This record gives sequence, C-alpha cells and structure tokens, in this order.
Amino acid sequence: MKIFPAKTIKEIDALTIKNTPIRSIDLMENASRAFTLKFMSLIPDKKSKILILCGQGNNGGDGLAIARLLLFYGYHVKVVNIKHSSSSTEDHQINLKKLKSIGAPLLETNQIKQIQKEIISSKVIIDGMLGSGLDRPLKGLLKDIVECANQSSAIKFAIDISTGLYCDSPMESNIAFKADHTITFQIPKLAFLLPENFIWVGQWEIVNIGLHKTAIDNFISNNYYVDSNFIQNISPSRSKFDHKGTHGHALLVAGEKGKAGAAILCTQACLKSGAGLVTTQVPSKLADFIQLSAPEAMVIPDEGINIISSIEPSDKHSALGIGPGIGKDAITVRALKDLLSRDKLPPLILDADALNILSEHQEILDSLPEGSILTPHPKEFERLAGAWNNDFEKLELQKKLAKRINGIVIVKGAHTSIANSNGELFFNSTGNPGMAKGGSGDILTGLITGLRAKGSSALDAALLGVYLHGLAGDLAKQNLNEESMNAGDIIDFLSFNL
Ligand SMILES: NC(=O)C1=CN([C@@H]2O[C@H](COP(=O)(O)OP(=O)(O)OC[C@H]3O[C@@H](n4cnc5c(N)ncnc54)[C@H](O)[C@@H]3O)[C@@H](O)[C@H]2O)[C@H](O)CC1
Ligand SMILES: [K+]
Repeated sequence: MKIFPAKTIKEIDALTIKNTPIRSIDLMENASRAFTLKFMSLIPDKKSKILILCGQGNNGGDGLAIARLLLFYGYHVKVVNIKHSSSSTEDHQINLKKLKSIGAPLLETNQIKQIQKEIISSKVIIDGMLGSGLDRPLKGLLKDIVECANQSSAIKFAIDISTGLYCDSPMESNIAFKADHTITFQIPKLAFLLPENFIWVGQWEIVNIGLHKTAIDNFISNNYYVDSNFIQNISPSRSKFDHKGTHGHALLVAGEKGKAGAAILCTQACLKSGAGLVTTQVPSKLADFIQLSAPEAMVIPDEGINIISSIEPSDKHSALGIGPGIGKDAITVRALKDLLSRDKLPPLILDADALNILSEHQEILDSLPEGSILTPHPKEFERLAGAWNNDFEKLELQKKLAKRINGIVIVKGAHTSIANSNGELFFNSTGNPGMAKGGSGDILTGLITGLRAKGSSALDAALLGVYLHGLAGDLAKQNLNEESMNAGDIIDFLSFNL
C-alpha cells in the first residue's frame, strides 16, 4: 500500500471526483460513513455524551456529517462548530445546513469558555478540527481547545489525522490532539508510523472511502506500508520436483561463551525459512548445544573455543548471516575484516555485534558487497549512523546508509522500517510490544538469512522476513499474551500461511 503526502492525497481526491461519477460532497459522505461504522464498532455505548469538535475546513465537514450519522443511529451527540475562521469550505457549509435541518444539538462559537464546558461534560471527543490541510503551527483558539481536550479523560478519536500533526513532516507546535484512536481515510500517513507521534495518533485504522484506484496506482510514492496483499506478491513457492539443493544453503555465524542462545534461536528460525540446508558456525564449545537444539542443522565448530576466530564461507553457501551473540573480541573483529576483504562473498546479513563492529570500524562499511542487509535496532542504528533530532531525520539517515552500502537497512521497532538504496522506505504492519525481548532480533536474522539463501532478492527477503516475524509474534501474542510470550515462541508460530 502506498503512503502519500497530503499534497498528493488532494490530487487523488480531485482525480477521483473527475474520473468517477462521484461529487466532492459524496466523497465526504463516503468518508464520514466509513468513519461512523468503524467508530460504532469501537464505541457501542449510545448513551454517553459524544462531543464532535469541528473546524471550518473539510475535516470539520466530515465532523458535521459524522454527527448527523451518529444521531441517526441513536447516539448522544453534541456538535461544536468552532468559528476560528471567517470562511468555511463549500462541503462544510452543505453539511452544516443538513445538520441544522435535523435540529441537531449544535453550538457555534469562538469562545473557549463555552467549549471548555462541553469538553468537561463529555465521555467521548471526536476531533474534526483540522486534518490533512494543516499548514501552520497551532495557536490561539484551536491550540487552547486542543490543550483543554488533552486534559480530559474522555476517549478521544481523530478524524483522518489529529489536529496539529502534519501527515509527512515534523510537527511545529509541540502539541496536537492526543487521540486514543485515529480513523484515517484510505491512505496511511507517514506520521502514524513514527514512534515520536504515538502519543498523538494512538491506535490507528484505515477505512476505505472509494478513492479512484487508477489515480492511486498512477502516483509514484517512495514510501510503502507493507500489508498482507503486498507480501502475497513476493512470497516464494515450491514446485513438485524441487529438492533440498534447489532451496539454497544458509550459513550462520553466531554465538560466544554465554550466548549460545542467540545461535540456537537464529538457527531454529533459519530452519523455518524453507532454506534447503542450514549450517551454523559457533565457537567449538557451543557446537553440541546447536546440534542438540536444532538437529536439522549442520554445525561447524570454530577453531576458537569461546569466540569466532575466522569466517570462511564456501561456494556452496548461498547466504551468510553474521552477528547474533558473537561479541567484539579483537580476533572476531579481524575475522570480519578478513571476510570483507575477499573478492567473492555470498549475500550478507549483518546483525547485533557484527553491526557494533562496523560502527567502531566505519571504514569497513564501504567494503560490504552490494545487496548486504543490516538489521540494527535503534541504538545500534544510532551507533552506525549518528544521532537524530526527530524521527523524520532518522528516516533520512536510514536512507543515506542504505545508499552508502548499496544495500538494505532494516531499523527494528514498532512498524520496522526497511530502506533500500533507491531511496524507498517500507514500513511493516505486523508485530507487537511482546516481541521487544531478548532473542527476537536473532530470530529475524536467521529467518532473513534463510530467505536470502533460498534466492529471494535482498529487498524481498527483508520485507518477507520482517513481515513473517511480526506475524508470528502476533500469533504468539494471541495464544500467550504480550507479557508471557518469549522470543522462542515466535519461532513456534513462524509460518508462511498469510
Ligand atoms: N481523500 C480524503 O482523504 C478525503 C478527505 N476529506 C477530509 O478533508 C480533510 C482535509 O480538508 P481540508 O479542507 O483540505 O483541510 P482541513 O480541514 O484540515 O483544514 C484546512 C483549513 O484550516 C486552515 N488551517 C490550516 N492550518 C491551520 C492552523 N494551524 N490553525 C488554523 N487554521 C489552519 C487552512 O488554511 C484551511 O482553511 C481531510 O483531513 C479529511 O478529513 C474529505 O472529507 C473526503 C476526502
Ligand atoms: K482531525
């Protein structure tokens, strides 16, 4: 699914109105109906007072239409038409007239005191003040209203996007409507995918409003939201006469004394990728642990008893994953440097300590072969790429690093982001906070290495690996809940059943 900036969303609107038999007011009605149905599924209680705060633009127009629909369904609604501007949009005016014609409880005012009173007495607040048309920092009346609403304990909903948040650039006023839920229209907004905006966005959901498909297809975007449709198009398949030799041979280099678990988890996850063969190289002392915990895998005991001392893939290895639990001993650093000075290498996946070694020896970043995949968590990413002032800047750093290595950079977290060297960004839709536990990253590395070994491109292996890892985490959560699930449970639920 493509993510578009506010400007493009407006153009898609205009094209939809031009190319389909739908008028602008009907598109607003579609949007309002879609919002209302989703809202009703989340708030079935019709008795509590719902306050709808409406601005003078089309976001306010949606608010007025939603008020009419909720009243029709028997909800207890009060509407405030906030007179923060002397003019309003045409569709706003039409919906205001319709609302008045049914005698809806409506207050039209620019007096903060009156609005405060309504806020205090409401159990649910719906924000229809400003949407994707925000073009300057919040001040004056709207800012006062947002501050007041944010102090209320009412359940808060944003129509399309919270007032004060830009769809695709950092916020300027340091304040926005603090939504518990955002119900957004057809296109996910970049702002929703960034950790720093979580307090304003809350849980968000997309509803379809009938925007023109060809218009969406024709606009180019560099940002994508990866959902199950997206993944279905890149999922690998097997054919009848395949044998283990046709599905690649993954080599994993992992573990040091005290970190056998990282190597075990990585190996077990790699075995679930569908790769034909999996070999794990570990310090010799750990070899038996791998053999016992992952009998389907082969093991190469390193000459180092407790550390990795050399990394020597052969022609038969079709991908090489390095890093989980390997430590940063000088001998291991040497082994990584020697590996990267070779002419011919299998596709690489680097994680954990391999990334920390790269951070401390930045000169070797430039010797990574094209198509390498780096999988840092935010701290590892900061060590690699430097600090950022806001999450938009972080995305720029991520793209810059992907370009520098001519490969893929995966920054892990909620909505894990995947950057390629063409300046494209892909945001994952699966996963949950129960996965934020030790071992989870080792599993992702094993899985992506296996997918790469099987022949997926670097980008597809990254997209598929991140999505399936999150999906397995969601299944583990369903069965065990976020607190009690652990990383090993993610492996149990890894599956290509989308
Ligand atoms: N395709 C869709 O997604 C559809 C979305 N709809 C809704 O329309 C809004 C966008 O409407 P628009 O009229 O363009 O913008 P706003 O309502 O957000 O308000 C613009 C209005 O406000 C002024 N303004 C901007 N910033 C500020 C500020 N900081 N303080 C005060 N005033 C401000 C600006 O100058 C304009 O006058 C979208 O979010 C959806 O809710 C359609 O209903 C259906 C199609
Ligand atoms: K809004």
